[in-house]
Amino acid sequence: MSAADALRQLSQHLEICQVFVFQEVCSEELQLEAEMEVALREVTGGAGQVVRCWGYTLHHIDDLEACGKAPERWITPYLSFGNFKRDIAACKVRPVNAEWKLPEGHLQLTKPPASGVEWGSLPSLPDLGFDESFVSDGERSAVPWRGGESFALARVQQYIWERRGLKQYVGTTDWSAGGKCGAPRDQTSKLSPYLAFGCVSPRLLYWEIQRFEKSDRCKGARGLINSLLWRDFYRFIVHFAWGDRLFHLYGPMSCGSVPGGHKVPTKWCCKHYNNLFGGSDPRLWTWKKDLAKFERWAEGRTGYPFVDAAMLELKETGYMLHLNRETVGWFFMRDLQLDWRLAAEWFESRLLDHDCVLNWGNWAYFILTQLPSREDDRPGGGPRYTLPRYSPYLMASQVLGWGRDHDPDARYVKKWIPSLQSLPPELCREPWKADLTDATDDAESDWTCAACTLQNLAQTRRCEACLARRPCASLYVAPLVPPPPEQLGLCGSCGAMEVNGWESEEAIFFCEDCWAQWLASQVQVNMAQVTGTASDLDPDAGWALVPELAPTASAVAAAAAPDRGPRKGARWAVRGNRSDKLAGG
Ligand SMILES: Cc1cc2nc3c(=O)[nH]c(=O)nc-3n(C[C@H](O)[C@H](O)[C@H](O)COP(=O)(O)OP(=O)(O)OC[C@H]3O[C@@H](n4cnc5c(N)ncnc54)[C@H](O)[C@@H]3O)c2cc1C
Repeated sequence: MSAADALRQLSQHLEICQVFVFQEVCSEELQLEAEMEVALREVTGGAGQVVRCWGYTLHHIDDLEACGKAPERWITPYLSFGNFKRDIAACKVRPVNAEWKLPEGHLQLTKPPASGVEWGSLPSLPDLGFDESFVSDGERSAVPWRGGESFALARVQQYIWERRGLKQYVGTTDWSAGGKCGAPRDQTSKLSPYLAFGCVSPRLLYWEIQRFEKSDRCKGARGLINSLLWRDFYRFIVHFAWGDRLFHLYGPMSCGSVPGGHKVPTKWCCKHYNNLFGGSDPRLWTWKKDLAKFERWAEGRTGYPFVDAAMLELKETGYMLHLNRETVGWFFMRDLQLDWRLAAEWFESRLLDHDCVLNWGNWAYFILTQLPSREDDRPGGGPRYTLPRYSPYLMASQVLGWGRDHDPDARYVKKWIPSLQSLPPELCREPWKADLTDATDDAESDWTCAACTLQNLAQTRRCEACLARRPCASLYVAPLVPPPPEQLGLCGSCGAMEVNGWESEEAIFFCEDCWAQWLASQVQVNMAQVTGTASDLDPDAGWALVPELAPTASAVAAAAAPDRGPRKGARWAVRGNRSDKLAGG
């Protein structure tokens, strides 16, 4: 039943004069509000009033001018979180309950009539299509979630005061720092569903944190307030600047200032992406809608256990840690190269803490903006994270790295994928390395190399005598995208041993120097695939316009003069035509 219809029914029992709502900012919610307003006018003969109150945020919208400028002037589509945080520091957080002093002339709320009203009943979980175990499974779920204000306040009390959880809090901005957080450790507040549903106010949380800080100053307290500021950032920027552009394929920042957005983002906007985030132009990316790949991602069957564990947790419990949301998001966009909005929709349908602006905002600001860049396309010259130069293996290597950092003993992975229980952590993260001979599924039993008949440990991937790889019989789901190549190996060109490098498409391993030379030798071949210049880029053709193994300008330069090495720290500038650049011209 829609809110408007519910209001119509209620009006048969109650005399309705005013309806109070939290002011919404996204179009679907605004539409619901408008429908309810029409219904209210209908049942009250035009006298009824919808009173929109500002809620959900730490700072009140009316206080934003305290920083000296009208919010419309400083909350623009290109505002970064850092600048938002700096400017909003001038605005005070109101005390809790401030709005409860109703202004003069407002109607006082009366109690609902005790009898004669059919209040209906709340649907049960099975009515809504969920299993009862969806939230009651305390053992698998991050928290045994229980809805309502009392449980929300109890959680605040328990987290801040009883567990003193702020002492080890690690927030959004710090997640990707190596080794700071353990996926199975309970280092965050787990208050998001309560905040999303308004069971607890961010202001109450803020003042509780302040109270805690008086007795025990700690970095975690600042960290949690910082996380609450992210909520403000998204709600205010959607309200004042992004609007429906939040749902645009190229993101809210790349559609120019036209309401609804340009179909093709302006050159300036794309450049802005580069400047602000160091990512590449979203027009150049392939935004596929491959549903088979999407399903494997959503069902937790990508073959990358760290990704799969997180997706299974989301599916079964409706919750996922922030780091994991980032990991699976980047994997989705960069490795699977799918339209990020499919994933955001999936999150929307599963997350217990779903909040339209936070979910779509994080996808647009955190995930979309991290498109990998070609080495020379970003400030400072190097990739944002330590990707091998223009690697075709985009996130996969980082997914493995994060698994190592945040789940070193693979406890989290094993919890969600029990079939990997018996493997040591490294193989648990990369089960394709544990291919078993003779198609046996038994990870415990030893195997024998056919060439030298030596008995080897079941978990080793190469024969311990001759280093021959074991034949493949997958222990786990085959990886959906190729696993990153090994980092250490024997260079197939110069013969150097145990060196860093990458594997070519023909599976030849090259050390760094030879890789650059090999890439240079590929230029002529690959350039044949480029069909167009920067001026006639077709966004639909997307990433395919950039040849897959295109070397960066510096790789070509390094190949020409190997002793010069790559230009680290060079100032970024876009000069000339992109296809010239690809050719190293
Ligand atoms: C792709 C993606 C989608 C997301 N979708 C949602 C969503 O629908 N609803 C939601 O509440 N959070 C969302 N987040 C933000 C964040 O992951 C969750 O808020 C957090 O994991 C909730 O756990 P917690 O309560 O223990 O967080 P804590 O770390 O304890 O943070 C406290 C509160 O601060 C807020 N917060 C923390 N990080 C962020 C952030 N990056 N952006 C906005 N608010 C933040 C949340 O309300 C959170 O409850 C998303 C993040 C990503 C990367």
